[in-house]
Amino acid sequence: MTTPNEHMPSTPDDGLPGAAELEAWMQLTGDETATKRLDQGAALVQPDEDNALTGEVIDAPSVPEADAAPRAPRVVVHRGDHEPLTVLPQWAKSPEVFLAAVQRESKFVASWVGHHGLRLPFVYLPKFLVRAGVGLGVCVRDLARWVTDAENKATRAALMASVRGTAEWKTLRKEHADGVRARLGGLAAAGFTSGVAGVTLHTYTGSEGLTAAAVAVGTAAVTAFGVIGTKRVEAPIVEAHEGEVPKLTVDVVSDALLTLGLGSMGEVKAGRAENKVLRIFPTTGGVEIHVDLVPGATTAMVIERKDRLASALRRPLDTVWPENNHKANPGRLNLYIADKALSERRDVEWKLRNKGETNVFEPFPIGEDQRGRQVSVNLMYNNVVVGGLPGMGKTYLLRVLILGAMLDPRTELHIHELKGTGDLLAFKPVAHVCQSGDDPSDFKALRDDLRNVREEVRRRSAFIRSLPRDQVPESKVTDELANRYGIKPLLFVIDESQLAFKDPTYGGEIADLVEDITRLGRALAIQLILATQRPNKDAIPTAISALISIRICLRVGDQTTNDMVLGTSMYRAGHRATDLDPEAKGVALMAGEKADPQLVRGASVDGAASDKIVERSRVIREAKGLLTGMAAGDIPADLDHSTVLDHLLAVWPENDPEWANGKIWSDELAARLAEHKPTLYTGWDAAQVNAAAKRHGVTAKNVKHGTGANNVRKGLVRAEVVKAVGDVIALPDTTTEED
Ligand SMILES: Nc1ncnc2c1ncn2[C@@H]1O[C@H](COP(=O)(O)OP(=O)(O)OP(=O)(O)O)[C@@H](O)[C@H]1O
Repeated sequence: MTTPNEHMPSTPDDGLPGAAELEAWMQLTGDETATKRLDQGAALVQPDEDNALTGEVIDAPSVPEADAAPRAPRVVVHRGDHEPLTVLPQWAKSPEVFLAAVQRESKFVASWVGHHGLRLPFVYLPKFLVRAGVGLGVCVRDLARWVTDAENKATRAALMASVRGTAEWKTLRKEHADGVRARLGGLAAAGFTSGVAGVTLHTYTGSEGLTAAAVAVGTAAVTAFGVIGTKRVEAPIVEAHEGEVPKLTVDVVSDALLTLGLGSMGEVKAGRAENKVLRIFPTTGGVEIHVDLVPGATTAMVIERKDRLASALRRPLDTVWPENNHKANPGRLNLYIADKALSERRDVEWKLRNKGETNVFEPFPIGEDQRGRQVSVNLMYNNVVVGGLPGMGKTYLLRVLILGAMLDPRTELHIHELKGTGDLLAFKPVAHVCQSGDDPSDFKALRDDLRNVREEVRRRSAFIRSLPRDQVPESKVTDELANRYGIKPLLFVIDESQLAFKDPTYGGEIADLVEDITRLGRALAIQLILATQRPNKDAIPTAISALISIRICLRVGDQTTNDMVLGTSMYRAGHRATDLDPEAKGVALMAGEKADPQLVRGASVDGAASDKIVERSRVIREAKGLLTGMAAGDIPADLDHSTVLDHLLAVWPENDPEWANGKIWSDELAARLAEHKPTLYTGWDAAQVNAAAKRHGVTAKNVKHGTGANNVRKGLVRAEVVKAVGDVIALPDTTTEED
């Protein structure tokens, strides 16, 4: 026969605490509720009479979760095989973190001392003295009430009324008068004693001693009256500073997490479950907090309620960053509180701005996250969508993505910017195709280019199929295969893709081609980036959207758009590009690179900087013979009919007043061309102009201009250029389609 309560005190192997252990635990922690819980537990496992009689072994009824007694902590097992304990704190290992923490604290202390030091004599002290006056008044009033026994006035009056005209009335009256006299006597005695003490002090220490004592007593009295007065006035003397935030202590963090209503509130209120703050420590640009959330709560729940957490911590939304710790458990919260909001920080410098190449088969940096950690992206085998409201930094982000891919000299760039502002024309010197515009001819050019790339997809997949299986085990173009067989990684960019897909003439075919390329090109080193201001169904058709793996969302206006770019239910899960600060340009959420969406502050590369990087890449590509398409001067007839001759005529009026006879030195022409089309001609000299003209049958001549020693130089004759242009136009159109 088994009676569970008999075994309660000593069940060493059941994994639950015995009564003795619980008792000891209770004493250790002072947790009185443990006894109650022990009793409740015992009551719950009282033997059932009937069962006891039949001698059946019965399971103890399960204790309701809310009433379960806490387990006494026995042995804490460390998952040493997974994550070793840190020996030194981060600030001790990183001078950067240490200095930042010291700087942060000293800056705060200095500003605090300055702020309050200035206000102490001019604001706080006068306020305190006024309150001391209030305190004095309160004390005098209370003293008078004490002396006259005002507290009991009503009772006394009632009593005396009831005995009016009797001897008792006289006795009561006398008692009251005696009491008042005695209290007045006490006061007089206290005054007298003070006087005697003053005289004594004066006798022994002279007037200086008396003055010092009077000052000390006066100060103490003013302080005491001030404190009393302050208690009567609700407004604090030191007004809270608007920028002040509560210091991140264990209590502040626990209280803030409590407001999120995680886990069972019953358990939390009863003190049986808590958000356990494990560590609070300074880190780069802020403070890091590790928390084990209440049992059953997950970090995802905190991310979802990020706005409430920021409110509870009294901090701007974009300084509060809850994250998962995948190495620990879903309830381990890594909370980063940044010192500065994203919009207040310096621009992010691009690591590859001044030097370096990339390998497009590996990740390359595009910016930083909220903690200043580098954020990289791996374009290979991925397609990308970039979406966001106008003016939030889409072009900048797109530019960095293209620049990163471009710095692998093998990458063939096909860039179609359909807004027509020429934002991406800077890539022309290195791009196979680079065009800007929203005319029907631009959409046709896009369609034609997509057709070519679709053809390339077919060619590559046939080639891959023809290779022995052991060379392409994953049926993919790898870095090694690309090098061995000269297969170029290809990046196809469509900026303002919504315009292409909704074009009545070409939109349908463009969508089909993009879908094919997105689906099949990925493994064949053909990547696609779509960028749009309004990422709805028109901007990116659903069939294409489903094939996109990297999703970058700058600030957007609503939940639907947020989920269109980042993926279904991202908004509900707390990944909200709607909450990004409109002042923080180039800040986006990026899904697809890591398990959770991450924040990225795109590197700031403006037009001028990007021109220099493009130039760097062009030099490398030229040296390696990797310039193709437009960059090599092979401008497809269907994309751009103009040649260097057209450009020459554009900068060379028929009757140039400074240059008679229709002849100009080539170095003058080089300067004019660079001004007219900087992306194509910046840095050109006379020899390059002559060589380019020669390809079209125009040979440089000796041209005399002005007087002096060096007045004869190589130059061109306008009439020859005009004739050659006529010849070029007469060439047959290579376009096969009539659209
Ligand atoms: N990563 C960044 N760092 C610093 N400033 C940036 C960044 N990205 C954008 N900006 C600033 O924001 C401005 C607008 O950026 P951008 O031109 O990329 O916006 P956009 O989204 O492309 O706008 P639109 O769609 O109207 O062309 C830039 O001129 C620049 O001043």
